[in-house]
Amino acid sequence: MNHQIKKDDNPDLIEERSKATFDTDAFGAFIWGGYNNLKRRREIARYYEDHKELHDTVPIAFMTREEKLENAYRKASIFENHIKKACDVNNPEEVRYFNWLVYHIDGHPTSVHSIMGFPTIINQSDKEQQERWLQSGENREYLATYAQTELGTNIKKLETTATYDQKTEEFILNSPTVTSLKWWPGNMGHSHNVAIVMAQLWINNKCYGPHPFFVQIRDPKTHKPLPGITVGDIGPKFGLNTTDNGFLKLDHVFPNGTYVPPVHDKIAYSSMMLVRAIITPLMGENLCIGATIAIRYSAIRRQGEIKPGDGEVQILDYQTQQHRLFPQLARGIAFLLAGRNTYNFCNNVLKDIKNGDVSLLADLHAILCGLKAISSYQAELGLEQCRMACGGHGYSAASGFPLLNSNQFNGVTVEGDNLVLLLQVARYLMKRAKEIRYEIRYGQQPSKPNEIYDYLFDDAPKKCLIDQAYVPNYKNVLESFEYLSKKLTLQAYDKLEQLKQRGRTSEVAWNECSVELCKAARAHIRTFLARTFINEVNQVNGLPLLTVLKDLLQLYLFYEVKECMAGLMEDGYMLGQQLHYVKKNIYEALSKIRPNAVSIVDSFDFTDRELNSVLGRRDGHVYENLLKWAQASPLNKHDVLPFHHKYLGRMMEEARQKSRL
Ligand SMILES: CCCCCCCC/C=C\CCC/C=C/C(=O)SCCNC(=O)CCNC(=O)[C@H](O)C(C)(C)COP(=O)(O)OP(=O)(O)OC[C@H]1O[C@@H](n2cnc3c(N)ncnc32)[C@H](O)[C@@H]1OP(=O)(O)O
Ligand SMILES: Cc1cc2nc3c(=O)[nH]c(=O)nc-3n(C[C@H](O)[C@H](O)[C@H](O)COP(=O)(O)OP(=O)(O)OC[C@H]3O[C@@H](n4cnc5c(N)ncnc54)[C@H](O)[C@@H]3O)c2cc1C
Repeated sequence: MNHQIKKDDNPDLIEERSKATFDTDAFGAFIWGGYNNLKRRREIARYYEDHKELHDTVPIAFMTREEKLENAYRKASIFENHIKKACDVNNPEEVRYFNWLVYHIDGHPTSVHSIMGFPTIINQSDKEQQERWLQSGENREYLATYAQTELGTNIKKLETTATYDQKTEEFILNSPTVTSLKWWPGNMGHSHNVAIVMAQLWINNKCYGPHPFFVQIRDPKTHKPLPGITVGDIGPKFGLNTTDNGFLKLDHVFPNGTYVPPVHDKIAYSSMMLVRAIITPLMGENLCIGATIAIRYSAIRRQGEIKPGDGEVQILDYQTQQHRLFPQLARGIAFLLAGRNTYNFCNNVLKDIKNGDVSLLADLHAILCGLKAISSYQAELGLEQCRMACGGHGYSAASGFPLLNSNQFNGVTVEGDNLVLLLQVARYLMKRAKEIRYEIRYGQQPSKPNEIYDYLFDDAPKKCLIDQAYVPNYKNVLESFEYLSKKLTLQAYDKLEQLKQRGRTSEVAWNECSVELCKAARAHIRTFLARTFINEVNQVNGLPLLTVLKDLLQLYLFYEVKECMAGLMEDGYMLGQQLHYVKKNIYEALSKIRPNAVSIVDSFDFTDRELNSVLGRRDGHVYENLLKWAQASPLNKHDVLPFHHKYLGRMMEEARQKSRL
């Protein structure tokens, strides 16, 4: 049953919704982690709808950059009063959702304090520092940005220095070169007044590597930059234009403090882990939003005929449209599920670290790097498919895609460039490969079993078992991913070793294998995503929901097999006939999903505010609202633009006069 049917909606959507074979609330509860979470989302969305002061005054597509910032500043100033009423402030998901409703996707002036600056203070300060900065940070008496990236970002090679002065017992922070300027930190340009600055720590002429420093960059009262600080906004960007990403030059600035060594030398990197953990489910959500817009629009848009004379069809009936859109839906769900799992894993490990236990840090780091890289890349490609699926209207800001996709672009770069992060996964895999080769040669056990990479140690001979069974066997597909991942991991490892034996240094050999290392990393993450999706679906009770989820899972798994078929076929593991079964499974899944497609996207329960799209409106009344949207454009305030006569009008008048001569 689709709970979103309303009698005044677009008739095509009513018809689609009436065909649902499952309960959309049960699906929504599966996606958002239970019925209570779904209910709370609705209550929070209601609260947002009822409080007009939290809304944008005009669509942000019509605002200048200054107007965008002022609008967001205005909302930030009343946000605290509302969030306590709307949410359980101890529930990060509720807080995230309320933030998302209020500020939407283009950033806002308190974001980096919330997701990076303040969490760094919580996780990386000692008791004395916490007493001083925790409550005040929580109250937003100050706002802290996270200033790590310089005009170059290899963290180990950061150029900003923090030199300990024994006499004054102070650290001197300095930007010694033009490339040491901090560049990009969010909200640093104008909004925040404190920066967590990552700088190379020098004590007694010895460098202790990058460490975070709490630096007041603006006067708490006047908000003017403090002496020695040059700070500003880096200018307009592809997206996130409501965020003032900044530059910062430090000229012998003196924050005070003492040096306490961390329990692990990578603790200083833990703030990045937290954001990487947030990014994966966010990529899933963005992709599901794009799919919702494109699928709803494809259900109301009629173009062309399939059976001549039968009238124009809904474009969602074209197999090509389904093949373009439904895999995005399935991938979006896969990212949401894997993201939720690893977010919980991340919080548990961060708690362990606080208690001095860093045993799971490397496992967590690798999986977060890989998921962030794969989800952001595939979401970017997928959103572009969703945009293209909407034809010309997809190119209009009214579709929501220009804002959604341009903000999505940052996903592949922020919190570490994707390829750099895939190489971190590969580094982890190479350690496992070394254990495998070592174990085989010397009969030793791997260092510690772990369900994320146990399959790499499974030595049983492998045969591809994908067949044409009516009910697809997901385990067989998962085994194919495991096979490919292990093969690519060992191939990369063996090549690395051979190159080293031929005299290459480790670093040069690594570079010469890096394309193959990234392939191994992708295969490992594909395996993780598939396993998580299968595990989650296996826990579902209730046949109607289970059936539709299995349709999506079938599409997800076989689509991913098709994506990596070259690797599976090159050594004869998968045969041509099996590829035929793979394609058959994909086409079957598309037609099983088709009648439920609108109800599946309805189940996400996105509000029109979240979709921010005339094409994706829940009620399907697209065309009349496209006209209203266009008429609200600032250009249409005047029948004749104020500068018309000065330029074009004069040009035409002069041309007319000339032709009269
Ligand atoms: C309200 C909610 C809204 C949510 C909105 C979220 C959406 C986001 C949108 C906008 C906000 C954007 C905010 C963006 C912020 C930033 O971008 S901050 C800057 C981020 N910068 C980076 O990520 C830089 C990437 N580079 C690195 O991380 C490192 O340079 C490196 C690539 C990891 C290499 O590290 P290093 O230089 O130290 O190199 P190695 O010596 O090779 O060390 C590798 C070993 O270190 C281990 N390691 C590395 N990182 C970590 C870690 N984080 N934790 C634990 N361990 C780590 C690694 O495993 C190696 O270990 P080994 O030696 O044992 O193999
Ligand atoms: C919207 C946005 C918000 C941001 N917010 C913040 C913030 O709040 N705080 C902050 O500190 N930073 C922030 N950043 C900076 C961000 O973290 C960096 O841009 C990112 O880590 C990539 O670093 P880079 O730009 O120096 O790229 P580079 O490291 O110069 O990478 C450029 C290219 O070189 C390749 N490359 C680099 N190193 C290697 C390698 N070892 N092996 C193979 N290839 C390599 C990369 O794959 C990439 O293709 C933000 C960036 C953006 C776009």
